[in-house]
Amino acid sequence: MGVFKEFFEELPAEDKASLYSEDPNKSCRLFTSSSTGNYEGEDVHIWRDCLKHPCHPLEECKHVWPQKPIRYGELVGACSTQVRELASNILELIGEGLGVGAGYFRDELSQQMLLSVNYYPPCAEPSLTLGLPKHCDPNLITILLQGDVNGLQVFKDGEWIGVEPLPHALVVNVGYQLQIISNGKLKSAEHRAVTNSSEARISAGFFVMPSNDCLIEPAAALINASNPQLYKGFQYKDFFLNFGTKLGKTERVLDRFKLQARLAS
Ligand SMILES: O=C(O)CCC(=O)C(=O)O
Ligand SMILES: [Fe+2]
Repeated sequence: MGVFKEFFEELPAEDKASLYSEDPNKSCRLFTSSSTGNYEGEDVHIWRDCLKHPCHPLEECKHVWPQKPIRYGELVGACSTQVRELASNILELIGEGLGVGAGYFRDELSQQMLLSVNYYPPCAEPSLTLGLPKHCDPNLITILLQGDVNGLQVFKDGEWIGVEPLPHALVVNVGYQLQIISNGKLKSAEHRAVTNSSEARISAGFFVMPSNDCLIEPAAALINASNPQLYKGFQYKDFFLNFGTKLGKTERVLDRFKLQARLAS
């Protein structure tokens, strides 16, 4: 996490300026929450800077990463490799646990990995802002390093519960794709990040996701007479486009992909 702190807090603005972009299609970009284009219309203002770039396969994406701090490539490269291995192991166990086979999520279903580093500066009025609004992650599975400052909350049984940072612990989030492929057996958890007035918070999410053209559908082995198919098949890129238009409306994100609206949640 030290190298991310150095990036956001110590790197001169001119070194960061070349990475700044409001174009979501740019592969490595730094952006800020005030660039949503709807500042006046927002119910709550978002208080976050974010650095995003792909981080797998390393050799194919490292050249777009920030060149400074000087050890960024080395440290983030080593971390990405380890997180990738951890995510693969977890996915193998989930495959076994679901009964679809340990190798089910290999290849296309987990081909991409994106790193999203969030920087939440101290906020003088935390009650008027959020670091990130309520959402579920759009991808397959997320491995989150949340540093040592409180801020992550999960929505459970109608209330927000703080996810306390534990030293050396990682947060593992089930994304919408895992919910769909498991035909609703695994549920993606609604979560958000709140701000605080005393110290900056940094979190780094590694988002394992399918290739853009990958066909996503509930695993055939999980569908039978008592477990009817809840979601239809689609290409991952179509889901992602739809997700972008439904930000903040978690209850609506899956609507287009449900087969039996009454049963699926
Ligand atoms: O900052 C956090 O702890 C949460 C980040 C998050 O949910 C995300 O990047 O999707
Ligand atoms: Fe998230």
